[in-house]
Amino acid sequence: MYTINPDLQQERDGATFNPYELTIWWDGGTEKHEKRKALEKLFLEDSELKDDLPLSYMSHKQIYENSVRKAVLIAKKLRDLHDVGELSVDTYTALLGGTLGCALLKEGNPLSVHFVMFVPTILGQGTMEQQITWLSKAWELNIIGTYAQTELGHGTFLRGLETRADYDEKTQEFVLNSPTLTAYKWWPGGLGNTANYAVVVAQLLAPFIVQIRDEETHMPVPGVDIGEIGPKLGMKSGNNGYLGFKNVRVPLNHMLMKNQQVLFDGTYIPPKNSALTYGTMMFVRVVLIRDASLALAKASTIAVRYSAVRRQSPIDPNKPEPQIMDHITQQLKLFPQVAKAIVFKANGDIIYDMYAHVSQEIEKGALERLPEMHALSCCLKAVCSADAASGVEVCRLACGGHGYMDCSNFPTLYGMSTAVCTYEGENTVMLLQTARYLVKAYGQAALNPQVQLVPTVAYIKKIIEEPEFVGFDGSSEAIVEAFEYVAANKIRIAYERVEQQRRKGAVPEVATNRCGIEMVQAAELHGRAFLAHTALTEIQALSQKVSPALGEIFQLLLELYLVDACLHGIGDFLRFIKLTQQDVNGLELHFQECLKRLRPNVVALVDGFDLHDRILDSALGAYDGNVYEKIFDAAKKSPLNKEAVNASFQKYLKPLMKSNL
Ligand SMILES: Cc1cc2nc3c(=O)[nH]c(=O)nc-3n(C[C@H](O)[C@H](O)[C@H](O)COP(=O)(O)OP(=O)(O)OC[C@H]3O[C@@H](n4cnc5c(N)ncnc54)[C@H](O)[C@@H]3O)c2cc1C
Repeated sequence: MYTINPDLQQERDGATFNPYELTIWWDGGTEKHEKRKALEKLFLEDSELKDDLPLSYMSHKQIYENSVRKAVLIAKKLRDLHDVGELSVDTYTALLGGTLGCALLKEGNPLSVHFVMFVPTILGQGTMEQQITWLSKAWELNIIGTYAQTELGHGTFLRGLETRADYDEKTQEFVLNSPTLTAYKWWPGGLGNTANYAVVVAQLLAPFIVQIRDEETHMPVPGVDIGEIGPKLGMKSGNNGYLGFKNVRVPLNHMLMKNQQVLFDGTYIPPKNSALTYGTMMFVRVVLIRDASLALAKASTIAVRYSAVRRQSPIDPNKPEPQIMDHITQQLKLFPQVAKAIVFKANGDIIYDMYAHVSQEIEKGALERLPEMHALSCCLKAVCSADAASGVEVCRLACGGHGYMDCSNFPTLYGMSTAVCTYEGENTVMLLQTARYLVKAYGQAALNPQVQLVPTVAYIKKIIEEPEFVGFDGSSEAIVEAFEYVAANKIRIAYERVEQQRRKGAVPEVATNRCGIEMVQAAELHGRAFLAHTALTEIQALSQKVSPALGEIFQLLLELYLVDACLHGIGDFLRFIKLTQQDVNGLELHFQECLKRLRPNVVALVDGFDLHDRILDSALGAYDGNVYEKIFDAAKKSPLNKEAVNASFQKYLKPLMKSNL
C-alpha cells in the first residue's frame, strides 16, 4: 500500500467543497449510494473476479474463456441477490454495462446482449403468451440468447436484410434461409460460442425466436452455421458472431407478435406504427446517453489525477517544473470533459425519466410522443457518444506517452466508447433520422403558424415569430437561447434546401441525400441545443438544492460547458446571431476565467465521481496518485520480463550479429 502522492493531497486539501456531496448526487441519493458501495464490495472483493494477468497478455481464446467464467460467476451472484430481494434495475444495469460491469469484464460481457437485447425484445415485442413461454427460461439462464439483426451485407438499411423467413402454411412453420454470403448474420454479441437461442430479424423485418444450438451438447442445430467473427478494436470479450441458416424450421408462434402478426393462413398484419418495433433500441439508446457520461467521468478522472501528479516544463524559467495541469492548454483539454460528464449525467437522467413516461403512454396505446422520443434518443445517442469517444481520446493525449500505455486503460476505454458511435444505430444515420423529423416539424410550423409543436422542438417556432435574435449578453441564459436560434436556423436551411431540391424534381429520398450535410448539421445542433437547455434548467435547479459551496461549482461547470459549446460552434453563432468582436472576446475571456476558477477544485470534482481504483484500472489514475510505481509494476507483469534473455536472441539475433553482414 502506497501513501497518497503529496501533490494530489494538496489538491484535495485546497478544495472548497466536499466531494462526498457530489458523489451522493451522482449516485442519485444516499440510499442508492450505499447500495452501490455494498454492491462494489461484494463484487470487487471477490478474488475469483480479479485478473492477475492483464488481458493484453492473454490470447483471444483465453480472453473469451476467462470472460465466460467470470460472466457465469456474476450471473450466479445476481441470482443470489434476486433470491434475497436485493436485485434492482440499478444493480442489473451497473453489472451489465455500467462501471462495475466494465470493471469486472473490461472488454465486454458475452452475456450482455442476452440481458440487454434478447430479454427486452421478448418483453417489448412478444405477446403475453410468448413472454410466459420465454421470459422465465431466459431470466433463469436456462437458455442464453442474442439479438441477430445485422448481416454481413447490411446493418443500417433494414429493408436490405436478406435473411428469409418463408411461411409454410401446411406445417404452420417458418423456414429460415440465408440465401447469400451477405445474408449471414454478422456482429451479434455472444453469438459466437455462448448463445443457444437468438432473436433473428428476417424479412419482412419480423423478429423470430430461433434455437441455434442444442440445449444439452451446445452443438449447432441442423441447418445452422455459427462462428465467431475474430478480434476487434475493442470489446474483445463480446464474443460477436456470425450465423447462417439452411432450411431451419421454426413454429409460427416463434415469431414475436405483439406489434405485427402472421395468421395461420399466412395473412400478414403489419404494426400499427413501425416505430413500435424499435422500442428496445430506443431504450438502449437512452441508456447509452448515461454511459457517455460514465466514459467521460472515467477518462477525466485518470487524466486529471495524472495531471496533478506529473510535473514537466517550467512555465516560469526561474521556478521548478509545475504540475502539468498548470499549463493552460492542459486545462483546455481536461476541464470541458469534466463539465460534459456532469451535463450528460443530468441530461441522461432527464431522458431516462422521459422515456419511462412515454413508454407508459405507449403501453396505454397513446403513441403521440413516440416520434419525438425516437428522434431525441437517436440524436442524443449520436451527439453524446461522439463527444464521449473524442473526450476519451483528448484525455489520452493529455497524458502524453504514458497515456498510450495499455496500463493507462485508455486503449480499452477508447475501444469501448468509440464502439457506441457505431452500434445501436450508426451515428450519422441517427442524425439523419432526427433531421427528417425536424425538417417535417419546421415545415408544419412554417406553413401553419397556429400549429402546436411538441415540447422538445417548440423552439423552432421562435425564428418564424421573431427572426432576429437581439440582446446577446454572454450569460448562460443568452447562450442557451442563442443555441436554439442557431439550431432552428440550421433546421430552416435544411428544410429550404430540401424543398429546393424537390422543386427541381428530386424525389424525397434523393432530395434529403443531396442535403445530407445540412441535415446532419441541423440534427447535431438540435441535440446540442437540447443538452444546453436541459443543462441550464437542471443544473441551475440543482445548485439551489445543494450546499452553497457545491452549488457554486455546479454553476461554474454549467458556465464552462455552455461557453465551450458556444465557442466550438462560433461560426454558426456568428452566421445567425448578431455577435460583435467584443461579444466573441467576452466569450473567450469568460472561458479562460472558468478554467482558472475551476482549477483549485478539479481534483475534488473527479474524486466526487467516486470511481473505485478497480473500475478505473489505470496506473495513471489511481486514488493515491503513485503513478510511476504503478507504471513500473504493470511493466513487470510483461511475460517478456520473466527471463533475462529471450530465446529469440540465441535463435535469430546472435547468428545475425555474429555473421558480419
Ligand atoms: C461492437 C459492436 C457490437 C454490435 N452488436 C450487435 C448485435 O448484438 N446485434 C446486431 O444485430 N448487430 C450488432 N452490431 C452491428 C451494428 O448494429 C451495425 O454495425 C451498425 O448498425 C452499423 O451498420 P453497418 O455496419 O451496416 O454500417 P453501414 O451502414 O455500412 O455504415 C458505413 C458508412 O455508411 C454510412 N451510411 C450508411 N447508410 C447511410 C445512409 N442512409 N445515409 C448516410 N450514410 C449512410 C454510415 O454513416 C457509415 O459512415 C454491433 C456492432 C459493433 C461495432
